[in-house]
This record gives sequence, structure tokens and C-alpha cells, in this order.
Amino acid sequence: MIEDARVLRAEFVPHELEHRDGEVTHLSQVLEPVTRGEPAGPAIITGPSGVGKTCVARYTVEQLREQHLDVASQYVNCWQNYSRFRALYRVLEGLGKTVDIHRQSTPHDELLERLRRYDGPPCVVVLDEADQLESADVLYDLHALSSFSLVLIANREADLFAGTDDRLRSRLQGSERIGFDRYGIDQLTSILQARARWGLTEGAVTTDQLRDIADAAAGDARVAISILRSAARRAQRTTAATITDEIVAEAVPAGRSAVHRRTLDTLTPHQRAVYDIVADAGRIDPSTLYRRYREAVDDPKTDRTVRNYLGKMVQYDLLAAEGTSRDRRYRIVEPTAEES
Ligand SMILES: Nc1ncnc2c1ncn2[C@@H]1O[C@H](COP(=O)(O)OP(=O)(O)OP(=O)(O)O)[C@@H](O)[C@H]1O
Repeated sequence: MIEDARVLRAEFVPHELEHRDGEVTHLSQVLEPVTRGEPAGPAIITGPSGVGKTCVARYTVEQLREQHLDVASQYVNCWQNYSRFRALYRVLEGLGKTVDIHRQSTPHDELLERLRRYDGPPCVVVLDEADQLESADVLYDLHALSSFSLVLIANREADLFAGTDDRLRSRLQGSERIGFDRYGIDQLTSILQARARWGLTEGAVTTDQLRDIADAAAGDARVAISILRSAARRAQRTTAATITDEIVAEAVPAGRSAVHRRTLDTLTPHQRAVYDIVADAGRIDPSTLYRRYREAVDDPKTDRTVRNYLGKMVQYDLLAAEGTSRDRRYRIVEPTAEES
């Protein structure tokens, strides 16, 4: 059944992208100056979860590097590397410049100095989930260095700019924007068809079944691929030669739950504390939530940061926001809620 499990994993970057030619071309054009040794960008990529922002950025940068030897790149997931130190460290790590840097003790200045001294080929830095950076200092740091060209990925531009001062905002104002929309059913179906072709035995799944999966995924390719993966694994376990309609029906909630679990695992300890408070409360308004959060954790983050966390968790379907901004309430979203 499963011939190549890698292509069904969330982090897999395919050699061919479906339906994003316009976005790939746009980003390639923005980054084109680096092929002449000149600084490019910044580019700001926005859109909801699972619309291909990460894979388009990685794919485009990879293509650029295949065509031009003299381009370096580094990908930083700012959700995992949310502090200034960790984000800068990751950039240096990609350039092989972290020798003698001690993760705990080396001050930012030392990292910045090494970045300043970097004299290799122009480097494209993709800051994914850039709205999760604790402070905008990293954007200042890298934007100020001509060897580094930035590609910033966030769900919404407003979240990226929240908390940045006018100076940085006006600098980034000239960035090229590339907005991504949710996929339609036909588009998701063809993304799934390609995965089935690469990863499953021939005839393992029908086009109608892939359409059902695409429909259930509501425009989110991550969820769609997760459902297909779950279906293929179930079929493999039962030693069925093909994926049956019953297996697809079971795989829909299972695939959604898997994405939900993985997203929960991504939360930082402070984000998790916020999530748990919402879960305990059932429904909760932002000020009560913030008060409880402050009581629950050491060294609490600011109110604005917690609002940013809430926005992110809503984007990722972990939380739902109800009411208007004046009488807002948050509640958790159960992964299989749409099934009922
Ligand atoms: N156009 C596409 N062609 C092929 N595969 C795609 C395409 N778009 C998305 N995918 C696949 O769907 C999954 C989700 O895509 P990706 O991670 O790029 O989305 P995203 O918009 O960055 O979401 P998030 O905000 O959650 O990080 C990945 O496994 C990716 O390989």
C-alpha cells in the first residue's frame, strides 16, 4: 500500500508544486537580485494554515540555489526559535558559523558580530511563523545587513507588525506582499493525486475518494495529506489491497486529530498554559484569561503577547473566538467537532 512514506509527511517538500506557479514566480522575481550578488526583498508571505506558504518558500529558494551556485539560504521556524538569540543562532548555524558559541552564555552582540562579518554568498533567510518572534529585534538585525535577504511568513501581516515600532514598519513597508488563498476542492484533489502517485501502490485510492478527502479538509493541504496518510496506514494495517470508503470515513476524524495533536505539541510552554486555562474554563473572556495566566506561570508575558498567542491558536483551529471584540470569549476546538 505505502511505497514511500516520506511523501505523506507534513514536512515533505515536493519536487513539483501544484497550483502555485504565480506565487513561485512572484517570489523568484523578488529574490532575483541575490543571483547578481545584490540584496533582495524583503518578501512577506501571508495566508491561513495549510495553503502552501512554507513549501512555496522552501521550493523557490531551493530552485534558486540549484540554478545559482552562489546563493546561500537558511530556514528558521520562529515558532520553535522564538527568542532573538535562538533565531540568530539558527541563521549562523546554517552558515556553519556557530563554532565556540555557547547557547546559554554568548551574548547577542557576539552573534550579530559574526553575522556582520559573514562574507559568503548572499543568503536568503526564510523566517517562517515570523509573527511568533518574541520581539522584532531579529527583523531589525537581519534587515540591516546587506548580505541577508528576508522572506517573512505569517498568517496575517497585522500580527507580524504588532509591537514593531514605526521605524521598522516603515522599512518593511516597501516589502513585496504575496498573499495565499485557501485551496479549492479541485486543487486539493490534484495535490493529493500527486502524493498518491508518488507514495502509494497504483490504484490504491480512487479520485472520488481523494475528492471526499479534499472536501473534508476545507482548503487546508496539511489536513488533506494527514487524512490520506491515516487512510493509507489503516488500509495497510488491515492488509486491504485498496483504500475503502469506510476507511476514508474513519480517516477523516483521525487525520484531523493528528494535525490537531501535532499543533498542540508545537505550543511553547506559555502558549500551552494559555490553552489549558481556556480548556479548564470552557469559555473565557480575555481579561479573566490573562489574570489567570499571570497567576499560573512564572515570568508571565505581556498582555499583547498573550493576545498574539490567542490569535495564532485561532488561526490553527486550536481555539475559537466568539462574539465581537467587546464581548469576546474563547473556547477550545475539539478536533472532531465538525463530525457531529
Ligand atoms: N501547491 C502544493 N503542491 C504540493 N504540495 C503542497 C502544496 N501546498 C501545500 N502542500 C503540502 O501541504 C502541506 C502544508 O503546506 P505548508 O506547510 O506549506 O502550508 P503553510 O501555508 O505553510 O501552513 P502553516 O501556516 O500551517 O505552516 C505540506 O506538506 C506541503 O508539502
